[in-house]
Amino acid sequence: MEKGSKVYIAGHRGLVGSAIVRVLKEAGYENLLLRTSAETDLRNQAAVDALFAAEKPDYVFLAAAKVGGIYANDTYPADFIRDNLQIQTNVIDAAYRSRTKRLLFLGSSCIYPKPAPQPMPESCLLTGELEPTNEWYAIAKIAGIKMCQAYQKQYGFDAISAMPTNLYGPNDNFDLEKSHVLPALIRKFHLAKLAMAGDAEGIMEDEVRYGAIPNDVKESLGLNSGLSPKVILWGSGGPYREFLHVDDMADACLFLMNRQVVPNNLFNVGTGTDITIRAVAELVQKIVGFSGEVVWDASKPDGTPRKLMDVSRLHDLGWKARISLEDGIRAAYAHYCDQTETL
Ligand SMILES: NC(=O)C1=CN([C@@H]2O[C@H](COP(=O)(O)OP(=O)(O)OC[C@H]3O[C@@H](n4cnc5c(N)ncnc54)[C@H](OP(=O)(O)O)[C@@H]3O)[C@@H](O)[C@H]2O)C=CC1
Ligand SMILES: C[C@H]1O[C@H](OP(=O)(O)OP(=O)(O)OC[C@H]2O[C@@H](n3cnc4c(=O)[nH]c(N)nc43)[C@H](O)[C@@H]2O)[C@@H](O)[C@@H](O)C1=O
Repeated sequence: MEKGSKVYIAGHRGLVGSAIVRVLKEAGYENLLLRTSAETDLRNQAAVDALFAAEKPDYVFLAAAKVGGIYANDTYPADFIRDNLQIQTNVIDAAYRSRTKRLLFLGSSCIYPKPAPQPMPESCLLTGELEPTNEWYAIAKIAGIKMCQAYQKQYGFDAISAMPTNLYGPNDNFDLEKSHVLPALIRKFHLAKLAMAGDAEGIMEDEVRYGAIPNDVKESLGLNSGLSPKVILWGSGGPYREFLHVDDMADACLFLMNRQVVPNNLFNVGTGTDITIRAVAELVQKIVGFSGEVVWDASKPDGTPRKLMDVSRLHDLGWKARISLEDGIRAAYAHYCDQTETL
């Protein structure tokens, strides 16, 4: 990408989009096209066509999507499949028609079959059954990859796809029903620490900044009963997950946008190492500094037992993740606390 190119970051206020904006600005890209969902609802084909016809961006990072953790995916399957199919179909097609030079589509590691070999290479796409808690979202993401490949095959459109593993970092979603596990761990342990210290004002500030605390979490914190606070986590703690700091993800996106990638157009993005949910919970608990009880709620789903990415394709091109899990969580927690202190 030339420094003066017009670069559209779809989803620029989200976890990934905001990190891409930071990385682009640091690298000297200033001609950025940014639109909120209120300004341009990407599910609306006419609005997307109008935006592309007027702006004709040279490059597109497609980081706008309907996103959520295991509970949201399992509870709102129609919303996840519909919104994602609409957003990606509209944006990929409009980008092709307005002669965008390259588009990077973001998928997810959940596109791979539940029984995939570990680590999972890009070649295991469409070789088996999907994990039921997120198959609707996964099907939309698979359609996005295939749409990029089809537009490349039929029209020669340079559309490539990156499949991130589980991400975390600044501007994450901390809604305790809809979030992914890492932001949930940070918030649950932080609230429990405040409850243990009797810091009612801190809990109120947190609620103002990060949204209402669900009743079951309030109960576990003993806010009304005076009982000692407990952190309730979901499932067995046994599944493995691979976590990548979003600054590394954004760095990988810029790397892919600027590399000659032919003949491949699908790239796993991760660290290549994973950890059990129980172990990552212990790590977050240590970093936040909560010394009370942790309870595992077996009525909640575990999801897929393991989804470790094979990242050799990206390593072979010359990119590797740099931020360790412990450093990344420390930074994410510091950012989380800064956001409430500025209230
Ligand atoms: N977070 C994770 O752990 C992972 C994320 N990914 C993928 O990375 C990408 C980015 O995810 P992430 O940053 O976490 O998501 P976020 O939920 O943090 O952000 C999503 C962004 O999409 C925008 N958006 C949603 N719906 C619309 C719409 N109808 N019209 C316009 N914009 C819309 C939102 O815009 P606004 O703020 O203006 O409303 C928001 O900025 C997604 O493709 C996701 O599937 C993949 C694997 C893991
Ligand atoms: C990135 C990926 O993210 C989603 O898949 P997921 O990895 O299963 O999602 P998750 O981060 O929400 O959970 C990971 C694990 O953690 C456990 N867990 C414990 N306690 C909490 C908890 O408090 N909250 C949450 N959310 N999970 C918890 C939880 O039970 C599960 O075992 C996809 O739907 C899809 O969006 C996708 O592509």
